[in-house]
Amino acid sequence: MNNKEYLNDFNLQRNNYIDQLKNGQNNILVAIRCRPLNQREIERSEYEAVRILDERVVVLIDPYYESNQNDVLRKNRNKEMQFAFDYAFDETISQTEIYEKTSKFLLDGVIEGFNATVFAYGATGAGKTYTMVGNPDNPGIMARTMNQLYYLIQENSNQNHFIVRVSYLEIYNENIKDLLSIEDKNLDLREDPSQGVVVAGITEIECSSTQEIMALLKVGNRNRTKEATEANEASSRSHAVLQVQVEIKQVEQGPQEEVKYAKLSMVDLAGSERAANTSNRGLRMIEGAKINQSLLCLGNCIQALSQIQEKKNSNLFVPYRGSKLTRLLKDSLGGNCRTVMIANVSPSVLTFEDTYNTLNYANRAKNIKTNVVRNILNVENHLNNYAQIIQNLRQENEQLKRQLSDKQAINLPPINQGSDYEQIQNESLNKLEKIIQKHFQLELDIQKSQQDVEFQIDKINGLIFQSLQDSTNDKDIVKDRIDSFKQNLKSLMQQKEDYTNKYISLIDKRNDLLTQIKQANLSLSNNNYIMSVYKQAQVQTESLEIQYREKKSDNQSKHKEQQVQFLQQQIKLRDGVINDWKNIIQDGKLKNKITYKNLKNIEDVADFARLNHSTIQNQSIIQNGSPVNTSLQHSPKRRVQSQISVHPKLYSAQKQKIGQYHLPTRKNQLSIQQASDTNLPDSHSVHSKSSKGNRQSQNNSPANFQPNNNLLKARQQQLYLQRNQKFLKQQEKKYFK
Ligand SMILES: Nc1ncnc2c1ncn2[C@@H]1O[C@H](COP(=O)(O)OP(=O)(O)OP(=O)(O)O)[C@@H](O)[C@H]1O
Repeated sequence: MNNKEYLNDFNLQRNNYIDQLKNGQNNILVAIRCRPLNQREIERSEYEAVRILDERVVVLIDPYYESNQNDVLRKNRNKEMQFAFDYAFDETISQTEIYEKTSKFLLDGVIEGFNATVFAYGATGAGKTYTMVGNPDNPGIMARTMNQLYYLIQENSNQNHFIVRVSYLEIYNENIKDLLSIEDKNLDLREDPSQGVVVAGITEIECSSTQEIMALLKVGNRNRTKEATEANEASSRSHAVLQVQVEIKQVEQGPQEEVKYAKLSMVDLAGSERAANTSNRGLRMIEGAKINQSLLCLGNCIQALSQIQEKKNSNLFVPYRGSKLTRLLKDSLGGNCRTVMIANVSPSVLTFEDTYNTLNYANRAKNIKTNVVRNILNVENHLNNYAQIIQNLRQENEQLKRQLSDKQAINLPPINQGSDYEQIQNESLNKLEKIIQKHFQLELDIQKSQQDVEFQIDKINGLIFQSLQDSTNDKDIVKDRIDSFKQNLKSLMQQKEDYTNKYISLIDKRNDLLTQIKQANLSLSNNNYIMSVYKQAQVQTESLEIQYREKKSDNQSKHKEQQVQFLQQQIKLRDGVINDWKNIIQDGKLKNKITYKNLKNIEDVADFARLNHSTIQNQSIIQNGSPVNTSLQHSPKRRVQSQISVHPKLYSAQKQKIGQYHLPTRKNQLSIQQASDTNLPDSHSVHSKSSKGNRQSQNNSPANFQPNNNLLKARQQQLYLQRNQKFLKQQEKKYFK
């Protein structure tokens, strides 16, 4: 086959593959995009380590191949590495072309009700945002896709009605933020039986043109978390997700109305550069670890989904819960969804490692559709991999040690005879090895203590939550118990902060270690050996962190479920109370009559408000992870609005009601006495306002009155009736008209 025939054949295969994607037989298309060298790279005379051939093959040249022949971690690499993808684009590809080749075909499925996802992957500065968002002169995939969507909607408007709703959010450090809202709060994910995964409280905007979308993107991108990195002055440190919900209804509906929904997700992922990159320090490193965790989880989900598709076994586990990103995209990956991954790389020789990692990640995604016999790579396997890596590194260490001692035995002149170069080298090596081991042991110790404290905090939060629901014990006892928990919590929070600071400063010190190694001027083999010791220790620490995060996220989901159950009970109670209340008002209006039963209902309202107060306390403690002052006197309105789903008007009405519902007051009782001309029995004599006032007045609630004659009873009823009728009328006027 000559070159031209080969190319034609390949293009044919690719078109077939895209047809299969459209038919749902395959579900992922993987493309590579290599950007041009930028001005700074050209000025620094950096050369290109990436070559693209035939819009399909990527050749990566290892610039360190010669100098690192002995590096154990590069042992299995070649100088030139080749990867093949569905598409590989060099720097000459235009924004229009890349959109047309990779994403345009998805829209036909979307208006038929199929979900679709496009995401851009790659290290910082590789061109993800340029590919997805672009700029006003050269818009990226997001705007072009929306343009085509509106075009198709117009073309199909004779058969179908379409409603398009758009939301734009970012996931930063595992927190979800609405990019279209000025409120800076974290949002929660919920699974809705009819709508699938939804972000509670997200701004959804009905859009009808590309211009509107572009305006939204502009606003959203301004709100996105950005920092300068070495490679990109305005590096996006978060995953940005533009989600478009399309509702499709037939214009001419038959007896059974058919409504289809499709979700189109376009994701500009955060940079995949290595978390342990030596120039990443402190918080940036932790941020990087979070990004890597979610990208790893995304890879695992894609892989597991492909297994399900190929083995036709829907019972296989997909680790969606491993990160917010994958939870959000749960119904936008696999299933009836078509996925396009565009892996962006820089051609610069200096970003060789990141490019290599990106190509490997993309290659893994690509293998999904061809390699049927791969194992599912879930978190557990990932941890096993770590164990294997550590084991391999240990063996290599031993081997290197042996080589060194053999070499010394053969080459070293006796100490008293020859140069002391080798002796100095040995001493430095031993010293460095001890320093590295001591450093990482310290990291491990701090990590463990930090984890212990976090588990204790979770435990205490759970106990507070339980206590708040405790209705069997005396309120004062419960309050004392909660106060002591809060005290504990406060000191644990302080400990947690101290450990976090210590951990961050230790991570910073890793750079000092690397500088020390560099400055020791070790021979090549000694340097390799010590770097291998360093990497082994680092891998061990990171694996512990992943194990812990996994365990913690499990605990958290259990805890959240408990909370949800409790809040559901409350909502039920609230609905019951609102209903009763409406009935009371209705009764008052229609029959001009209030009964004891109704008055009992008002007590329910008061109980409910008290319960809410507990919940507010509970929510504040659980959500903030630290004790806060939650007394009702301290800005209740703001807290109620932000933390509980009770309508603020209803809440303040309830609060007002508790205030009014210490019946009977001294004044009321006196007037009852005057009205009845009869002395109340001793057991009901007037109470002075004391600290026990509230409890006493509860005992005096109307249901507990025992008047000694019918006349008194009738007059009391009459008075209650008048007063409550007035009150209920006010309420009715205020909230129900
Ligand atoms: N194909 C391209 N052609 C021309 N310029 C490009 C191309 N790709 C990226 N650039 C430029 O390179 C710079 C970095 O690109 P971009 O911000 O898209 O990177 P990124 O991968 O999103 O980085 P980060 O993860 O740090 O946000 C930008 O100035 C962008 O305009």
